[in-house]
Amino acid sequence: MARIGVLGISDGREHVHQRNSDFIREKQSVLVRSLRAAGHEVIEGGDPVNSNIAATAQGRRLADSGVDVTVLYYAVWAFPHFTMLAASALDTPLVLAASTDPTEPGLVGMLAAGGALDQIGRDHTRTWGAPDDPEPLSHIGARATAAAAASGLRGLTFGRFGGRPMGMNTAVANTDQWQRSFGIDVEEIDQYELVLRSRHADPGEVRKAREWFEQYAGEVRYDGDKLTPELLERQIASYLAVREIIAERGLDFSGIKAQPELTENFATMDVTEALLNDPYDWNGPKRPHICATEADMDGALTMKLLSDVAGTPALFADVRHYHPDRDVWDLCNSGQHATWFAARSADPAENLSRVRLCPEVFFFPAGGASVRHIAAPGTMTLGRLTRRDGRYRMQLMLGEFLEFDPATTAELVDRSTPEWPHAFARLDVPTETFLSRFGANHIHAVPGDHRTELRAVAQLLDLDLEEWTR
Ligand SMILES: C[C@H](O)[C@@H](O)[C@@H](O)C(=O)CO
Repeated sequence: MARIGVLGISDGREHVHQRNSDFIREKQSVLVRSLRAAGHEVIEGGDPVNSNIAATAQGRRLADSGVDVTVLYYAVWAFPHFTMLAASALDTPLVLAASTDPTEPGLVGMLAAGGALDQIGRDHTRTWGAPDDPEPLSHIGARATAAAAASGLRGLTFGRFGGRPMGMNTAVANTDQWQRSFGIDVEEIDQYELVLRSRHADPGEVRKAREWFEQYAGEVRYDGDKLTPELLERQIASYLAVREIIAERGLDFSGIKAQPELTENFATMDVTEALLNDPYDWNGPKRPHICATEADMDGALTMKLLSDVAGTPALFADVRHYHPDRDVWDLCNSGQHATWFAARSADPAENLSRVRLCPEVFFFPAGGASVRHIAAPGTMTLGRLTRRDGRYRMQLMLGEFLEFDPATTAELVDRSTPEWPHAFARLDVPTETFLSRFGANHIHAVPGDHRTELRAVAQLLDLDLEEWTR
């Protein structure tokens, strides 16, 4: 939940302030109530600011309370230097919000303060309307969500299990750049640690998890070779091992290389990664732990931001195929999709009933289960942080996940790899543009349209924004 600071700015003439302060308080309390009703935590600076001393003191107080964004509120004509002093005490993003009640010159106050901020190059956004109008509320909410996601990266630790998989440069980022641009530290973990610890996983828990899959999954397709109860248990034990390492080293999100060492000699990490990304496991609800397969650093970073903005798990997929006859992309990957995407239900049984655990295919001699399902339909926000010549850019678009009748679905999955999870997507971008310019093999998605928040994230993190539409 984002934390929003609100500072009402007033007039420096005592008699005007006396006359107007109730008016400001009234408008501001409607704004604060409406923001709280929309699910945000709101902290008010105090009485409307009518002096330089109050401006600095209230700015400092809000800064100390750790707000993600500060709203400077103009219900009346307000002395602009109060805004400047408060702003200088605050390093949060600023939103200037004006009341459009024409009985008082609130808009004038906002424009004067905004101009002064422009003159010193202090970024801010502006919004206006009645304090309970949907437009200012959604503007402030989106900025707050974006600011919380962007600043929430600072101080995080990414756990990198393994390293660059199969020569995939797009999966590897510069750790100095991550530290400088996002404030994220990268902890390197040898995959051997995962193997070693999986051997000591609690056998009772591992059995319980296997039985949970056997009871709730649409199918567990044991074949006596690539998928046996023992191999499935090894994948579950790997999940427990990673959980243990996450807790021990304080990892906030992670990536697992897997290919080729684990997939040739141990087991695929598909079940492990799906369980990490899911909002539940066999013991009930839990927080998703963002984990990217192929230790894809920028993939994991994108998933973290998408997930924080949307409040849901994030999808990881290969851009596998485009069906021109249907204008549909097959977003597919060996098994990384969280099972939640199958029905996007809070009830794991509903999602798992659409999941088939299939024996792994020829790429992965060590075997294990792939987590096969078709992502549920709906509007999605898709994209990825990619790099061009050392600079980060956010490549962003809207799309629609589609559902086909069973015969068409079978025909489509059979044309790529039927054992793997698929999301059939119509992307709001010309194929030519996407294939010529998308900067990676992996794409990520969350349900809903979160482009407003993500545009703000790009601005706050100084990412170039490359947004596509048809
Ligand atoms: C089977 C291959 O090794 C896959 O892992 C490959 O297609 C990828 O997923 C690349 O992102």
